[in-house]
Amino acid sequence: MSSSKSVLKLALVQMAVSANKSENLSRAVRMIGEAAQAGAKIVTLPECFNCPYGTQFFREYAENIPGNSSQTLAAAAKEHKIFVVGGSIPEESDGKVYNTCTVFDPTGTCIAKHRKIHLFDIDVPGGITFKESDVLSPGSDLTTFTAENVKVGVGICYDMRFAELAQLYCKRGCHLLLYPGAFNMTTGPAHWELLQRARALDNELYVATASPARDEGAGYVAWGHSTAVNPWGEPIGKAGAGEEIVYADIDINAVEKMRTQIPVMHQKRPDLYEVKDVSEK
Ligand SMILES: NC(=O)CC(=O)C(=O)O
Repeated sequence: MSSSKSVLKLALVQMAVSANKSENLSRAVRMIGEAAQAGAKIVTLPECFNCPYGTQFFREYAENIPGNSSQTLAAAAKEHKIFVVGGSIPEESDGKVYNTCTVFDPTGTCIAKHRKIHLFDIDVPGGITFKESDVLSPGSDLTTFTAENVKVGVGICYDMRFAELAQLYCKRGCHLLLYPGAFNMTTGPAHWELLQRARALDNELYVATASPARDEGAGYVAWGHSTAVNPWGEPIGKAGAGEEIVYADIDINAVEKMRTQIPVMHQKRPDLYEVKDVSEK
């Protein structure tokens, strides 16, 4: 790995998730430690890392933030002096349940919280039917944070399908988009990598995903294949289906280089079309 200050090592933890919440938390803490030992400065967990992915589970596993799961991640971030992007957990707040990602800095402070904006409501006959909105409420905020000199935009899984969200993160100066996610055996092979490469190339930045490991016995079978893609649109790290940690170097110089060489950012035609940032405060 380059010793340049512009390079940050990212780890994508593709962990097995069971019905046992405390086992999931212990596993997450152990794998965060392993990634930190390997030199990672940002460690990302999967969507629903403490709970099986399914509408029948979200209410039962839901917690307040701060709560046991988020405090466990805060302690891990502080112990290893790294950024932890806490995949997601079902969050309970004011009687509603959200699919929420918390982000901790190397002091263990929660510096960002992203509630999944676009709920996964789909019906593919012969493939998959899922309706998160039966139980979950959507978030309404874009979420960014800065890790050393890398600006990161956060989305959760289905959020990745919305090109406009990624464009707004790009407009806000992000170098990396992180999407904890759990695609499935229908949409995973078809769309998972394609979407990451599309978001990366359109916006000339890094895109990375962290999925749960595949469990063929689960009600919802995750595709796995946690991936990192560079600004050129090339996968630079990719898991298989099982439990593993994927590493990728995030180099903001590579983002700048791509944007200089192919300067689409400056060649847009706002006189003809524009993605407006209506939510910036
Ligand atoms: N699980 C999701 O939120 C999204 C997904 O699986 C898909 O878009 O496909």
